[in-house]
Amino acid sequence: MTFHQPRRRGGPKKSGPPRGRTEAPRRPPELDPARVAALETLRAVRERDAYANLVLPKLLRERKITGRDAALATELGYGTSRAQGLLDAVLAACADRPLSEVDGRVLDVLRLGAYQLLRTRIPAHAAVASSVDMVRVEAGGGAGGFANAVLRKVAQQDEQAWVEQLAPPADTDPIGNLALRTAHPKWIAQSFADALGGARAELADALAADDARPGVHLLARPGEISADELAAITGGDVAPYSPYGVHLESGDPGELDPVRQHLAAVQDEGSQLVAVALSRVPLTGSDQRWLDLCAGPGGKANLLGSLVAIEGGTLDAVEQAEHRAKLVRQATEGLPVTVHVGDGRDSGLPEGSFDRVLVDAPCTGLGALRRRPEARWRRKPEDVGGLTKIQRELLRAAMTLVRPGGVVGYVVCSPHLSETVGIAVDTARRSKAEVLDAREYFPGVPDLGDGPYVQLWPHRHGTDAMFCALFRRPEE
Ligand SMILES: C[S@@+](CC[C@H](N)C(=O)[O-])C[C@H]1O[C@@H](n2cnc3c(N)ncnc32)[C@H](O)[C@@H]1O
Repeated sequence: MTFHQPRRRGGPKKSGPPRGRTEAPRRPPELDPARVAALETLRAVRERDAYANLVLPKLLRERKITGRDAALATELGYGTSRAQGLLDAVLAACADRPLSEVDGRVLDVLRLGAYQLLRTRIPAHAAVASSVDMVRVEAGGGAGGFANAVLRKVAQQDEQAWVEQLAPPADTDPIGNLALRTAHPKWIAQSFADALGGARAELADALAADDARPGVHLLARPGEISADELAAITGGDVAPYSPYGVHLESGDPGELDPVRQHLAAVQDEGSQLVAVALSRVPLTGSDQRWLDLCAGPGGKANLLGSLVAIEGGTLDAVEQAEHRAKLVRQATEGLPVTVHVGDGRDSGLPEGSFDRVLVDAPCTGLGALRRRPEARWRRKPEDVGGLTKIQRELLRAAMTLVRPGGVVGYVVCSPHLSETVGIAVDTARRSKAEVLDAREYFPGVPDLGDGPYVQLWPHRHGTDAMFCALFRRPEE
């Protein structure tokens, strides 16, 4: 059974509200469309490895869920996904069996219920009763009784008290403590700490920024519309750092006329900044052939293609996955961009022939966790090794494709040192490339550290945590 058409049952609710919290409702609340959409999102993420930020908006559109209901579904669906590790720790403390023995469909509801109890102002009785109803519809009365018992225990204290009870002690395990507090896996909190160099207060800010709802960032396509014009049309604000950026508080950017007309696109300001930095490095000699070696789905190819078009040049864009190459073609329509489907490590493109090369390598994506609710629980530390191998190989290929005197930008959306400084230092050592001080090409952006690499951060810059290293191939 799905939750599309919830069964309604009459009669008084057998189980009362959590003691000491609120008044008893007369009858169980109906399964409202917002909670159902949030729950189905959780299930799609768990069962199909789906992406919450693709599933939920589609459900809302299909079911015509708008306004306050859409906001509630988004808060519950994304919030529960983000907080999963913390919620599971609390649920495990309240259940009479290991969570691994709980039916996945029931666990989804328990997580949704626990999220409402701990991280929203939804009254406890509504959170518990609606969850129990959902479990009964899905898994029967026995499971409903189990859910009721577990969630009543969850409701006995607030998030803060649960964290005090369950988190490792801050004095002996400060990272573990902070990780549970901010609902991050410890290895990710540790990787942030490593990248920040051990400043504990800043680590808390960095982890907290991952939970803040990100605004919408737009790219005003160079040569098509200015950031000022785009801001005026959309009611947004000109971005603080990117000359092509506009920020909106919220909303569906797909509904905006400039986006529909292909004058603007959705792109995080950090992504804009790293692409623009590559374009800003001065070159002697030709500057007509640019290359994007990992182009899908085409955000930076769109920006670089627009910039090189103004100079009368061209961009080659390589993407391994056919379906993502198609997205690059769509994103760069009308621009002097040639899309190649293939492996950037062995592209067959002529060596030593490109003036600027971008390697926006596949990575853990730990720098964009705020935009991908479930990603922090899906990613595993063992993913890093395989990714760094590909990153190193792609960057090595870029060093042969760029012409002598040309420039290569290495970019990842991650602050993990193995993917960032580790790759950059290793490449500099092996390739004899000149390492440029990337900070020079981020004018006006504060708090960029000691260089020569640039690491952007949500809590410092309001951008995704993009990393950028710039290299110049020596003249021969
Ligand atoms: C971080 S994303 C690039 C994002 C893109 N530059 C943008 O701004 O929209 C990395 C891309 O590299 C692609 N990729 C992975 N391995 C590759 C390889 N060996 N050669 C080329 N592309 C690869 C992935 O399919 C993915 O689309």
